[in-house]
Amino acid sequence: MGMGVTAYLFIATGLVGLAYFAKKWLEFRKMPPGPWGIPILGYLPFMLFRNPLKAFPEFKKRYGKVFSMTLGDFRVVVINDYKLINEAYKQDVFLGRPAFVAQMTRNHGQKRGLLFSEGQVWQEQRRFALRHLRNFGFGKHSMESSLLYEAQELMTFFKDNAGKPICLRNKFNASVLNSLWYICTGTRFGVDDPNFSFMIDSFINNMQKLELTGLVYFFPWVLKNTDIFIKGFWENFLRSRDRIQGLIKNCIEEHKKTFDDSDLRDFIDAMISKWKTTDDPKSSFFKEEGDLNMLLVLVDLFLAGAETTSSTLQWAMLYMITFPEIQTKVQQEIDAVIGPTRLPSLEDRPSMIYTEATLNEIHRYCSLVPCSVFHNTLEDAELAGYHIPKDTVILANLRDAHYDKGYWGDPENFRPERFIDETGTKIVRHDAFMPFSAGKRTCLGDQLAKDSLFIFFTCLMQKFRVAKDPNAGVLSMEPNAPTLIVAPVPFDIVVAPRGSS
Ligand code: HEM
Repeated sequence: MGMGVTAYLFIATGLVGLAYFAKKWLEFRKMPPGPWGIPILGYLPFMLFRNPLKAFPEFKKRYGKVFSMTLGDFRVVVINDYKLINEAYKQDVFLGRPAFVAQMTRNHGQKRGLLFSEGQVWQEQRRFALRHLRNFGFGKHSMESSLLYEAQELMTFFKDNAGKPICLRNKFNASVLNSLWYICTGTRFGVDDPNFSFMIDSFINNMQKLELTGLVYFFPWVLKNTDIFIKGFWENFLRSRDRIQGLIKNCIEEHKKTFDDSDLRDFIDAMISKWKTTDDPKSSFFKEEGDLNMLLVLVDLFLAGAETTSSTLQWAMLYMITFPEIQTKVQQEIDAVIGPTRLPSLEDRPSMIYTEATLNEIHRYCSLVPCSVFHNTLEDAELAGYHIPKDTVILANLRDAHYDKGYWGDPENFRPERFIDETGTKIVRHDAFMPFSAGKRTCLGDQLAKDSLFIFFTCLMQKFRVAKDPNAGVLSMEPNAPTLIVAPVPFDIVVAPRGSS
């Protein structure tokens, strides 16, 4: 009798185990195909020696529009089709963010703020940021004067350096970071402020070290043991995090001291007001939780806003010096609509179809965030008939969408006309055009980015003709490195004042 029960239990356990493995096997078989790797590291060692921006198109040919691979500790699915990216990112289940060690350490171990938060925290903070940033000019015309101020500073620099080779990298960064800093804190940095240079440097350096399929994300063991490879890398990372967050914390504390609910001066005041009036302990604005979110929301805005806009401006200059006939057409439109002396205004935008189309083509051609910011599945999901388990990292290959030959016909050509309708008076909307990603988690700053780019680009093109440094070699049109945000290989330009300037 006793033996019977044991045997029965044994068989039942065996059957449950078998059913579990059968289910897992079926799920695995239904997962998107992809290259196999080795135990523990998966396909990661093979990706270390390959440029993912070149490898992904090959995998697409071999495995189809959706493929998967294991990279270190993570299961990764790459979506290479604009329709499927749209379909996935419409669904809540695809809206998570992976728990990468670098991001979690930066976030003090919690998925908080805007960029790396999830669920209720993300919804509340995103909704609040969108609504209140608008009150301080974000994406609105009242922001214009601040953008124009920064653009004028830049113009003065160009005028003073006309005829000499200029490296643009830090120049654009400073202007863009300062306009963001102004919306959030109500003040600007002086150009010589060492804290300002430190912030610019850290934001560039942080972004440009984030290799798309690099060890930093997928095999974080190396992060904390970097002394083997790069002495002090991890300590530097922590020090830089603490200094940037310290600067922003000081700014919040100063605001708290002088806070007056009847006079909200900037975005920080709006956040403090919400924090002070929140008495629901479950809210992401409540007490310590609210304090941490306040800090991380600001860090995220600077991180997401500064490097993106300034790198796009660098690409814009690279394309203008490489395709001078397009630069001429933009300048002809500026001369016709704005003239040589009046400052450009956002009101001019609807009348400047060619310039607008050129800016769109710049976004498409550079595909600045080639695989978007990584998402993560919050539950098991289905896409294109495949099973995608919970906690899978999702890469949306936006660059693939922008270079889809079937959609664009001649994606390799820089041709702003593809964004202009046959009457020459309207901008054409393209489903495969997604520089700010797609779905519910698209870029929160797209409007500010478009406004900033329009103002900086038209101010520059109105006053200066830009050309290649005659002493430089052939300029590369390829990204400097396959990182989360792709910047051009550093290059110099030479500017010459136009007409009456
Ligand atoms: C050319 C400029 C820019 C480009 C190409 C760009 C692109 C993107 C992309 C592709 C994403 C990822 C969306 C996703 O997860 O699917 C993103 C997220 C984000 N961007 Fe931008 N961005 C730009 C400028 C800005 C600016 C100026 C700001 C504001 C300061 C900003 C704030 C954000 C934030 C906060 C997120 C995270 C949104 C979330 O997770 O809900 N971006 N951006």
